[in-house]
Amino acid sequence: MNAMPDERPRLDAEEAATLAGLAARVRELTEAAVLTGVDAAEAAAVADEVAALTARLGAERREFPPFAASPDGVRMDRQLANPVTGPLNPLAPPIELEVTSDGIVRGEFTLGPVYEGPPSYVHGGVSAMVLDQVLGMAAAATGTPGMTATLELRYRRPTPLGVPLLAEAKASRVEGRKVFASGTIAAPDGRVTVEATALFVMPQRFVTSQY
Ligand SMILES: CCCCCCCC/C=C\CCCCCCCC(=O)SCCNC(=O)CCNC(=O)[C@H](O)C(C)(C)COP(=O)(O)OP(=O)(O)OC[C@H]1O[C@@H](n2cnc3c(N)ncnc32)[C@H](O)[C@@H]1OP(=O)(O)O
Repeated sequence: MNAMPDERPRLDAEEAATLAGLAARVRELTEAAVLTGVDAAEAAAVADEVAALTARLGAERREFPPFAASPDGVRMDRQLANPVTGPLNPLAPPIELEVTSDGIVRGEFTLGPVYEGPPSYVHGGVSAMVLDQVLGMAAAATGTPGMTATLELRYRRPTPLGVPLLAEAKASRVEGRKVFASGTIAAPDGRVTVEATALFVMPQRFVTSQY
C-alpha cells in the first residue's frame, strides 16, 4: 500500500511560534494592501520593499510546508500551513478548532475584509472552505479520515464580516471507508447562516497506511 507522502520537515513549538508570528505580520500586510489609501508612488515604494523581504525569505526554500513536531490529535492538526487552520499560512484566518470527546469539532473565528464576497459579507467559497475543513475533521475524529467526496451547502442568510462566528460539525454515520458529516456556521445571535453536509471517503489505497 502507498503511504501518504510524509517526508516533511518538523518544527518544534518555538520554531513554529516564530513562523506563526511571521505569518501574522503577513496577514496584517495583506489587509493593509487591500485597504491602503496611500498614493501610487508610496504604494510602488512599499512594493519594492516587500519584494526585497520576499527575496530574503526565499533565500532558503523548502519543498513542502512543514508539520508540527509533536502530533497532537489527528494528522491534519499538524499541518501548519493548512489554509483554514494553519498558523504558518498567511492565507488562513487561522481558525483554531477543538475536537470534543464526543466528536464535535468547534471553533470561533472572525473573518476580516480580505474574505469579502458580497459587500460586508463573507464570500461563499470561503464559508465552503471553512466547512470542508470542520466537517473533514469531524469525519477524522471517528478514526476514519477521508477525502471530500461530496460537500453540499445551504446558504440560509448572509454571513457577516468582522464579528465572531461559530463553526461546528459532527460525523453522523460511518459505513466502512465512508463517513457522513454535517455542520454549520452561526452568527453571534446564534442564527445559522450556512449549513453543510458532506461525505468523506478514505481512498482504498490508504486503508492500511498510517496517517
Ligand atoms: C487517508 C486519506 C485521507 C487524507 C486525510 C487525512 C487526514 C485527515 C485529518 C483531518 C481532517 C482534515 C480535513 C480536511 C478537509 C479537506 C479535505 C479535502 O479538501 S480533500 C480534497 C478534495 N477532494 C478530493 O480531491 C477527492 C478526489 N476524489 C478522490 O480521491 C476519490 O474519488 C475518492 C477518495 C473520493 C473516492 O475514491 P475511491 O477509489 O477510494 O472510492 P471508491 O472505491 O470508488 O468508492 C468508495 C465508496 O465511496 C462512494 N463514493 C466515492 N466517491 C463518491 C462521491 N463523489 N459521491 C458519492 N459517493 C462516492 C462509492 O460509491 C463507494 O461506495 P460503496 O462502497 O459502493 O457504498
